[in-house]
Amino acid sequence: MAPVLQARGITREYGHVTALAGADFDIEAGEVVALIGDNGAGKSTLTRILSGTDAPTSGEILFEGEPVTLSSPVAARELGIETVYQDLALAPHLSAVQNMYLGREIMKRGLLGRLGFMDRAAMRAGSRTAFDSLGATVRELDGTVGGMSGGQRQGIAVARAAAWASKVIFLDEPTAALGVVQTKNVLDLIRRTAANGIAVVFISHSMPHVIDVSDRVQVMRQGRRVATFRTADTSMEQLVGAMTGALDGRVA
Ligand SMILES: Nc1ncnc2c1ncn2[C@@H]1O[C@H](COP(=O)(O)OP(=O)(O)OP(=O)(O)O)[C@@H](O)[C@H]1O
Repeated sequence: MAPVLQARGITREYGHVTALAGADFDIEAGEVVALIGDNGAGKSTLTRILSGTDAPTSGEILFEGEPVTLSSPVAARELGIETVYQDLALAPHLSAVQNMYLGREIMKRGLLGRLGFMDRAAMRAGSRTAFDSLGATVRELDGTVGGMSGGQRQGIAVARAAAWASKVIFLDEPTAALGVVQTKNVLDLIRRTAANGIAVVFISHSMPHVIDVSDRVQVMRQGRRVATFRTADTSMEQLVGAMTGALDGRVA
């Protein structure tokens, strides 16, 4: 079976800075792949490119085995690829429900089949279902997101992406700002999302979380993938060794 998403030889130059120097990546449906690497290794740049926010200088992207051009975030979303960035990109002046459905509002049919009003009840119900599946840290659906805690905002952003992603979801440091209970909820949601056949890319500096939740780990260093490990066969020392260059990589 072809990987649901694959990158081959991706380069990205910003002026004189080489952010990616021939990076490869692959993930299969229903798999959790952790993407790790030291600061500046190229994880965020690769994520932006694979979610249509940035364009590669060269290289190839394959979706379900076919070459694609991800010319915009909308183009990626239409393929079923959703991304949660570290800054979350929520609208702080809107509520949890409004953020959940931003740009995808459910409309009621109006007269003569025209689109009528927004279906607030349907959007509330859909949001409640999505948040409950995360472990219900969002108690107040109508308060503005700007007034919520970092953990609650993270929950909304992850639940939104998980609700809309049909193929691949990128989570950039989703547990970085969270307490113990909320971290557990996010890791559980990642497992549930993968069990539904969706590929989850988990970017993290937390080796315990990586080992806890991933099936495979792909290690980046200086803009390239330098090693791939099956998590079950790997120790934390091996991961850190591959990240820092102290160990040779081995491809699982
Ligand atoms: N827009 C940009 N303009 C110039 N340089 C950039 C840009 N984006 C990334 N870079 C550079 O590319 C390299 C890779 O950065 P990137 O943010 O992808 O790494 P990362 O692995 O996500 O790091 P971190 O773990 O610190 O988030 C770094 O040297 C960074 O400074």
